[in-house]
Amino acid sequence: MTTAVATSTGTAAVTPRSNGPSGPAVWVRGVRREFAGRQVLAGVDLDIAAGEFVALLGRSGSGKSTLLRILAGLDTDATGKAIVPERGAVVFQDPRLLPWARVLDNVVLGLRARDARAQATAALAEVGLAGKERAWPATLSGGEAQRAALARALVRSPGLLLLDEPFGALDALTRIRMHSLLRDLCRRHRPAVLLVTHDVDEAILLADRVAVLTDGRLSLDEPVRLGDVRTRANPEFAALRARLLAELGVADDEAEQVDTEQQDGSGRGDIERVEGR
Ligand SMILES: Nc1ncnc2c1ncn2[C@@H]1O[C@H](COP(=O)(O)OP(=O)(O)OP(=O)(O)O)[C@@H](O)[C@H]1O
Repeated sequence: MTTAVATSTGTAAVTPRSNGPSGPAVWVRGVRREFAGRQVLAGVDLDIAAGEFVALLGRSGSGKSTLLRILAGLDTDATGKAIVPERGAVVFQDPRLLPWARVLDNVVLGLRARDARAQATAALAEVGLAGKERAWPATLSGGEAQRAALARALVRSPGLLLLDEPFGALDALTRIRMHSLLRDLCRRHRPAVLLVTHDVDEAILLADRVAVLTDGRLSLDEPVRLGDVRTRANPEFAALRARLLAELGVADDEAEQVDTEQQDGSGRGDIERVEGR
């Protein structure tokens, strides 16, 4: 998928993209989008290198999903310039599995390779769903359904994985498992990733870089320097977390409240399911 977003002068902007290993997977300059006269994106610049994992944070309504949809080619009314790789794949918060198709058929759908079913079976095994090939989507837990959505994305060997709050609807324990799965999958497949999330901890634990969208632009864009210790115990974790929360306009006492709610589950409603894995 190569997305060329129209420039402000109305001409398509196709900028040649380097296909070398160090070429960017995403190259965005001056992207703007308004809805009914309200400027949601007001000139976003963003680069994502091949194989790089970028998390995008921002207050509710700041335009994170809008930017992701533009990169996915799902919103073609923006202006500015955006170049993305040949193959992009999107995973949303809602797994969007077709209810009338079995899990394997959901993953196979649209694949043209002769061994598509074998590839889909392997992808399901990779996300921990071996044995669920013939299951109906309605019989899957929330975490399992999201694993199937990840398999459907990865089987297409995307150069760019666009993740829009993929774990937002999952309970805390399933979310931890999904973080670990996503880390493993990224290590093996090395796609560039743009992860839209509300969860500051998730962003720091998973990403190589974290960006914050404020008033239609990236107000902060910094590398995550946690080295090999990707845990909350790393002092760098707390320092970056504090910077990000400040950028998001969350005061320290409010952040503590969020921590407490996440630990006792009171901020997320019932913990319904834990995957059997
Ligand atoms: N198709 C649309 N028509 C009109 N307004 C829209 C449309 N899509 C998005 N918006 C508006 O654009 C703004 C940004 O929406 P967007 O979904 O990108 O924000 P977000 O940062 O992803 O929010 P959240 O974190 O709450 O999901 C919101 O005010 C939203 O109402």
